[in-house]
Amino acid sequence: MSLMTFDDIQQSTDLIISESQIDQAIEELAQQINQFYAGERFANKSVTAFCVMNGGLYFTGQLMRHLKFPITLKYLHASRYGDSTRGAELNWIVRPSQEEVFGKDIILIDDIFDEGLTLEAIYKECEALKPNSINSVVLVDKQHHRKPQSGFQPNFVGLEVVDRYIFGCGMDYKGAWRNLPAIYALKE
Ligand SMILES: O=P(O)(O)OC[C@H]1O[C@H](OP(=O)(O)OP(=O)(O)O)[C@H](O)[C@@H]1O
Ligand code: HPA
Repeated sequence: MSLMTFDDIQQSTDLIISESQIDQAIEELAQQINQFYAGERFANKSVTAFCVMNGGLYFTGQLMRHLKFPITLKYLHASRYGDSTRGAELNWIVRPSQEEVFGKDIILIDDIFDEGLTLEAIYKECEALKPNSINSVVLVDKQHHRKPQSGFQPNFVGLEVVDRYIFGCGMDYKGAWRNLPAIYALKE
């Protein structure tokens, strides 16, 4: 299918997670994260949140509205899908710097944990730069058995999703429609 119109989306795709379900999941997730960072060890410190571009942009914005501790916002960019629906080798576009990570409390924010290779690689890259602490959070975790063999998992997950190519809420279909406030999949 070529690029879809908004009408195509209403008619030819399946709604997987509605806008209200997403809003509720983000609020619940924020409560868990707020609780974690309310601990004494984070008192009087700012947490460095890395938005994983591009997919993490929408979720980072939505999540941050509900976080009740000081955040220093940064971004990094690693990509392995491009405009495709299949993942390939990870391509680093913007790496985190030592100055941004060393000794800092880091939270990585991304849209989807699919095969997990992207977030695992980003986590390792940050870990090597010796942060004080590091957590990762994703809006959705796709349910299948193609996850990293290492057992790596995100620390906080908003929602589980079916094993289909999905888009909306930061996730693209052929590079577009990251702006949709709900999550959709092509009809099978
Ligand atoms: O768990 P994985 O199978 O590794 O896939 C998840 C990653 O794939 C997407 O990024 P993408 O490579 O599409 O880059 P983009 O966000 O710049 O489009 C998404 O935003 C995650 O970062
Ligand atoms: O299902 C997906 N949709 C959009 N982007 C993605 N990146 C990994 N998996 C997906």
